[in-house]
Amino acid sequence: MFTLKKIGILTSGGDSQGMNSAIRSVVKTGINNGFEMIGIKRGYKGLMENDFSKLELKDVGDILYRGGTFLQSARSEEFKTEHGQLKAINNLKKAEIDYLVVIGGDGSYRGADALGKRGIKTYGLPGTIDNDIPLTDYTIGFDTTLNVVTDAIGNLRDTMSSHERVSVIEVMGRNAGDIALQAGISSGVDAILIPELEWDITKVSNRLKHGFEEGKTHSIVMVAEGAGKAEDIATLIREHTDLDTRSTVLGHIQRGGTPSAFDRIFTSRMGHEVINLIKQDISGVALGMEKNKITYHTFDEIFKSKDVFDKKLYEIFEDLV
Ligand SMILES: Nc1ncnc2c1ncn2[C@@H]1O[C@H](COP(=O)(O)OP(=O)(O)O)[C@@H](O)[C@H]1O
Ligand SMILES: O=P(O)(O)OC[C@H]1O[C@](O)(COP(=O)(O)O)[C@@H](O)[C@@H]1O
Repeated sequence: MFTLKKIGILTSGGDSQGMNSAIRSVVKTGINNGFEMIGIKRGYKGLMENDFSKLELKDVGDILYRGGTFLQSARSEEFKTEHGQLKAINNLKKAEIDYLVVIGGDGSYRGADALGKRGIKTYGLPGTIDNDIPLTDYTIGFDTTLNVVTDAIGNLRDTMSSHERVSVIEVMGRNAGDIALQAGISSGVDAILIPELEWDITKVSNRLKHGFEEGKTHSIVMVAEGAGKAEDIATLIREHTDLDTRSTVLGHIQRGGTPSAFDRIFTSRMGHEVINLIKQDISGVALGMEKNKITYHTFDEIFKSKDVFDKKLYEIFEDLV
């Protein structure tokens, strides 16, 4: 009897806005091109626990504009072990899944690559708000997060201005300052502290002091979580300047909300392309966008590359303060 080829799909690591849109695109394009689609719950955890179900077109209705991921996500230590990976492979084989699409960040890519080295045809889509994956200009959810952070800073500015305070705002980005830098520029902040560059509290403080002397009614300092804690930096600034400071950690609010039009279109394009690659039997690759083209590279190429920090953008910022 003729059976359809099966594609499994899962979301893994920190979720990001646009993951649902990516799932929708992969599932719709897959079904419309004659594949059977299988949803795997809770990332690699569900893969090891056999938490699989067939997805129909109706299952991905009404999710395009929802944040989060309806397949849910998880981090799993067990999956990093040989035992965990063999359990996952056994389940994939039993379910006769021919291809596996993984939406997640660098850790999830390492998991997909490990499965690939054990004979599974795997594909990565860059799902993380941090924008820290090499060989793609954007990651899924990054653009939405920039908009969420920009809105939040607008609200903080109002009250900081009334009280003539300095607001120190901590945003996500364990190892990357992309959210801090880009949302900092879009919000017109006064200083940006990121893990990629050394910062000097005296220089930052002098800049803030000078701004208030020139008549500013508030100042905003943006800190990526990988560069320091907002509370500590607010204390240091108070000690160096005598200005009144407040700290805010934006936290997980940054990972929610309806995906931006950009994230919806970006993920729709990548979902389409991954099915194209499957049809050509190209595997062991992750997709992304470079210079507005959807591109793909092997996992090895991605692991060997460094996520390039946009120095030019930081220089632009320094000329805007
Ligand atoms: N080196 C690795 N080998 C195999 N699996 C890994 C590896 N690193 C991470 N993973 C799996 O991928 C999951 C997600 O990775 P994590 O780093 O938490 O998030 P992200 O994918 O967003 O970077 C981990 O919980 C783990 O199950
Ligand atoms: O939600 P959790 O598990 O506390 O993780 C928080 C981390 O997840 C992120 O939002 C995304 O990180 P990953 O892409 O590596 O999962 C980081 O910016 C943040 O440090």
